[in-house]
Amino acid sequence: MSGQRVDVKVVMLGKEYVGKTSLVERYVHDRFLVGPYQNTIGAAFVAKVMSVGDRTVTLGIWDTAGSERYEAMSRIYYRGAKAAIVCYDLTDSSSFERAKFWVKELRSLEEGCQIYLCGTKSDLLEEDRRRRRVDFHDVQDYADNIKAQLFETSSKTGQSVDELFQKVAEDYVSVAAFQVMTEDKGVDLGQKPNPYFYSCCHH
Ligand SMILES: Nc1nc2c(ncn2[C@@H]2O[C@H](COP(=O)(O)OP(=O)(O)OP(=O)(O)O)[C@@H](O)[C@H]2O)c(=O)[nH]1
Repeated sequence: MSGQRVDVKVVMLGKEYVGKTSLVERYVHDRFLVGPYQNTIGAAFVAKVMSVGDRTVTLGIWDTAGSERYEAMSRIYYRGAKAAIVCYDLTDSSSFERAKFWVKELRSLEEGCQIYLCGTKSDLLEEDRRRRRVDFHDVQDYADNIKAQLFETSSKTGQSVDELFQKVAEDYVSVAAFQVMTEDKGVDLGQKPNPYFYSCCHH
């Protein structure tokens, strides 16, 4: 990894035990680790090279520790992030409250960071619908309000995990293309399709 250029800094945020590390494991190594839960200490970094059309994009993913003990540290890791995957566990309503806490912080302190809401462990709902504690439509309304995108994933089955990270990379590529366009042709930023495009120009 040394010397590798990272195009997009991505930070994983969310309450402990929601499954941030498992999402990264599924995406980067296509595996789901079973065995005793091991909480992340501090943060972990991994890079993944991927394709968007004919472009190669390197995602640099920071997997933060969800425990409130490490809250101050997580703040260090989201600085300058272009994308934040804010996770909550679909079977735990308190984890969604914690997700909202991170969204609030990002919106006030990291304007240029695009937010992706991720409801995790969807396989548990396949087994028993009654386990759902966070309503899809409520979160969709919330996501629309904060101009975030919403995914429901399972790291166990792999459901929607690739799609989530692919979308992060695709959005980066379209923002970069928009930046080139505005720099080359002097496009009026007042016509920007999305405020994220504007704020990203400052990174
Ligand atoms: N059934 C199911 N279990 C999951 C899924 N994702 C994670 N888990 C389980 O949930 C527990 C916590 O997962 P982690 O990925 O370690 O959670 P984390 O958010 O990284 O936790 P911290 O490091 O403490 O912040 C583990 O026991 C995982 O096996 C999933 O998609 N489905």
